[in-house]
Amino acid sequence: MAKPPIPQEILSAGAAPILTVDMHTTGEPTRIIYSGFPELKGSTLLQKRADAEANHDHVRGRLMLEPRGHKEMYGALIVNDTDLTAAGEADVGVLFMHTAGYSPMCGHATIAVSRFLVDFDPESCPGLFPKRNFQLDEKTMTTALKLHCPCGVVDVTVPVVNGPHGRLQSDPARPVSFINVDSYATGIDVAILVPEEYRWPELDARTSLTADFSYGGAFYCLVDAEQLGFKDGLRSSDLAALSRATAKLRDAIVANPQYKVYFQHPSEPELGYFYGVIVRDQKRGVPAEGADGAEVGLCFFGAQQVDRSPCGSGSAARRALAHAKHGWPPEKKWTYHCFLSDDCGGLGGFSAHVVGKPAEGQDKSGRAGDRVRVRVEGQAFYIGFATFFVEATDGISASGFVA
Ligand SMILES: O=C(O)[C@H]1NCC[C@@H]1O
Repeated sequence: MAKPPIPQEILSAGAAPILTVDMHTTGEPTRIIYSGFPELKGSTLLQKRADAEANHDHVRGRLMLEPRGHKEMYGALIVNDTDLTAAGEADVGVLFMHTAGYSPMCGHATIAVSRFLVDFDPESCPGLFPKRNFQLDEKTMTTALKLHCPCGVVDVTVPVVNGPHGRLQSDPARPVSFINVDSYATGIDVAILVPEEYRWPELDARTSLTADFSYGGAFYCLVDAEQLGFKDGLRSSDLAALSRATAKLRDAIVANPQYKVYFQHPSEPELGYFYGVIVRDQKRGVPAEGADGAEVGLCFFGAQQVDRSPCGSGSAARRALAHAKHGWPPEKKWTYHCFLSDDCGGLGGFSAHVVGKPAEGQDKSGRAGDRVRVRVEGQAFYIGFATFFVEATDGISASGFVA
């Protein structure tokens, strides 16, 4: 491969270079950071996340925001050592980041990162994922990975082919799937009051609406487009108006202490926060092969970032909600679409079904009845790789910015 077209003295003059591989999952980017991020302090993954937030947030900004990223950028930092890798419960850890902070869970990035963890060349990435030791399931031509995400351990299955050099390679033609942490509805048909200062034009004269809340590694409010006042359902031409409406709804929810109960984490207080609003259109969507039905949704998360993908953690949250609200049988497989996958005739939708209840004794939340483990599947593709650096005299780009 050609050497970088920039003199070494420029490359090495500023902060240490950061190496990434970029992928997309149904259009949603994942910038996978595999080298050069500052060493994180702490023995648990959540302590490392807190250290990244407190002491290295400018590096997140540098990689997510302009001029190296954009306002809808998303990233994943590979963390070799966590409390659960040390305990033998996980193979490797990951921290998920977006333009405004860190995520507790991310399905689209899990799908992308897992392919990369199977594929990377150890010679080009010294020190990365030392516990890598994939076993091939020859019958299904898949390999398994236990990924320690901030919300817990996610069991990933990556389809593989036998690559050259005697190594397994991920198979881009088949979907990656993951069994999420326990997912469960936290509020069904909740009447949400919308005080005057939080109303948006499409709500008309209404002062409240009905929505559900569910957890899929992150806490979501799930609301039909019609409930928000979008009578024709979800349309991409309404994106700006949908963003305004969901921002107001989020603010109305977060401002009212009576709704806090819907986004309280049973064991980790720092994961108990409101993450996003998913607007649903349950009348549209092409089911993927083998699925029983489909719907379209649009996820606004963080500081109103728009998920281009169908949202993996949100798909688990929605499938768990259908289990609790409508009593869907576990094997009922549903395809969750975003605008892109719906526009592409169904290409790239995420399909989800329930694979079981949590094992007895693992229930820390006291909600065993409705808690389920959801398997979500989707596809991610490589789009490039990069070496990012900051010149010593560059006073503008070190922390990134939003124009
Ligand atoms: O797929 C997911 O779960 C995510 N995508 C961006 C927002 C969520 O974290």
